Amino acid sequence: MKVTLLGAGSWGTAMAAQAARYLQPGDVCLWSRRVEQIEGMQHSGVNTAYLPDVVLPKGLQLEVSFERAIERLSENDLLIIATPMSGLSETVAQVLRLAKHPLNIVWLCKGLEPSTTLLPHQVVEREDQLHSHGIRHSYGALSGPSFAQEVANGMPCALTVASQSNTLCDIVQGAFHHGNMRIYASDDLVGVELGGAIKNVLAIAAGIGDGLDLGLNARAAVLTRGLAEMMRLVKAAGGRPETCMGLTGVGDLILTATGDLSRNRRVGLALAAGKPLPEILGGLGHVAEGVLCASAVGNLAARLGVEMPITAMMGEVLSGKLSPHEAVKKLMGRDPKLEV
Ligand SMILES: NC(=O)C1=CN([C@@H]2O[C@H](COP(=O)(O)OP(=O)(O)OC[C@H]3O[C@@H](n4cnc5c(N)ncnc54)[C@H](OP(=O)(O)O)[C@@H]3O)[C@@H](O)[C@H]2O)C=CC1
Ligand SMILES: O=C(CO)COP(=O)(O)O
Repeated sequence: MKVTLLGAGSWGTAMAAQAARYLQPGDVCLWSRRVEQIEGMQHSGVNTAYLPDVVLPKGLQLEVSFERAIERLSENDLLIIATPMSGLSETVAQVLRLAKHPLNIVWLCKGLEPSTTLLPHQVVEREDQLHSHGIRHSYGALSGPSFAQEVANGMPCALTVASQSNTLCDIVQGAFHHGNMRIYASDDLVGVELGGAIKNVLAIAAGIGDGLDLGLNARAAVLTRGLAEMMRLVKAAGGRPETCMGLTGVGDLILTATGDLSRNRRVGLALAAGKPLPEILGGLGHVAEGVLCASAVGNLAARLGVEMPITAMMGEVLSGKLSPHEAVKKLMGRDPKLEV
């Protein structure tokens, strides 16, 4: 089987390394939009900008041509879009314009499209209608608790692929379910994608709480009530709330909200320390999806009539309307209610 990954950030590179360790030399291809990055990786065997401590497997093919990266794939192969949410629509559109036969297309990004509040699969469906010319591609999302650094080092990890196509799930398992990586399958795209989007916002909240030294009780409260928000929105959006109890919901929430490798948690810690958001993001060197996603989730929740107070407060803090201290005060000052 051949696999192409589009996007050579930390996650695309880590997943390319995982697949390349177990498939045949040359079967896995990693494409970056920056020629100098690919040349650097070819020269040093390391992705210096995004995963500087990890030596890439020798069999991993590094590609500068978008066309070649797509054209090498047959109908039984796998295309992974490993850009952030902000790159999903343009990348998938470019793929669909080039595709001459059905492809198996999976994305790794976690978020919503800010201008439309669409979930990743809805963005892909929109682009499919515009660019697919009658070719029926298969689509899916791959998500779950997975710091790139650990996966790149071959440490144990469990993920979930969500798709309406069992064949696509089998292909994703064939590509990645090896060694220390387990891939579970689900058909709940809405539940899986919303879990991945919301946990990033909640990780910023947990980082703020920890940065303000609010204590372990506060952290448990944020995670538990945040999970309740996630389940309410998933249900209202047509997903299954029980998906939130799995890897892509509570699993990824625990990881991201408590693990200091998380970029989103680090944004929260830095906001609590009083740093301005542009300075925090400038210093991160990576995407923190929760920053753009907080308002999008809030807008989607408002449209579906779902109450999400923690998410709403994060929207206010990230847009500069409230300080972290003021947000905590507002949350703690809410009226008593039933635990639902
Ligand atoms: N890192 C992790 O541990 C995990 C990340 N994810 C998710 O995966 C997605 C990617 O994250 P991650 O790899 O960490 O992000 P990084 O910030 O590490 O890297 C982003 C990469 O995407 C590239 N990129 C951005 N926009 C485009 C575009 N329009 N076209 C092509 N390439 C583009 C960047 O290229 P350039 O260098 O040229 O800017 C860079 O290579 C995010 O949605 C994240 O939430 C999911 C699970 C784990
Ligand atoms: O999604 C992730 C782990 O599953 C990575 O989280 P961060 O983007 O917060 O680093």
